[in-house]
Amino acid sequence: MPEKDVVILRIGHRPERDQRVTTHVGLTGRALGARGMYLAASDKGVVQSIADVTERWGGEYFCEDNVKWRSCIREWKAEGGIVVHLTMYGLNLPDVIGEIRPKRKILVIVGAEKVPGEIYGLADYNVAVTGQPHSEISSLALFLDHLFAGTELRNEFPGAQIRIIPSKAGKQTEEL
Ligand SMILES: C[S@@+](CC[C@H](N)C(=O)[O-])C[C@H]1O[C@@H](n2cnc3c(N)ncnc32)[C@H](O)[C@@H]1O
Repeated sequence: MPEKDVVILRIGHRPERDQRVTTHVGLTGRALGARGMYLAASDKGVVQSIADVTERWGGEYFCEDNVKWRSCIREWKAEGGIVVHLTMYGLNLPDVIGEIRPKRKILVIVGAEKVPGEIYGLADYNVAVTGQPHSEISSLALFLDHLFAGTELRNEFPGAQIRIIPSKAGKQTEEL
């Protein structure tokens, strides 16, 4: 199967209160196999934090702010991609992941406080990670883990300046 192209689209970000959560959405995507994150807001702080992590910890992850979500979705679909919106109102993850997993190019939308109703209609799949309210970080992590069936936990991050040497106790790192 050809390699997957998974990108996050973060909507509803409010720079004055969502910086930390949005940065963690981006870092979760990076750690768990996504190629990058589009941010539908202006926030150079988030872009810089993610770039700093990528420079030190490796890989090719991008973060682009000032993205217009409608055109982002339109262009993604025009390139043959599908759109998955994570929402507790959607179909439960175990019921749809089998249909989604074979798709190669996937845009994963996560919201902040309020998601415009239009997103539900634009998405190919509205996916719930349980029908209970929690967070964009936890729902993204579980979605990616189910999508990649756990293989993402062994991903390599080429070009890193630092690497962790897994240890039973204590902290061991290696500067490369
Ligand atoms: C803190 S929630 C706020 C949702 C908001 N109350 C709404 O109705 O749109 C922020 C984001 O977390 C994600 N999320 C929260 N719970 C979820 C769930 N059970 N399944 C899937 N995504 C979820 C969604 O992407 C949502 O937009």
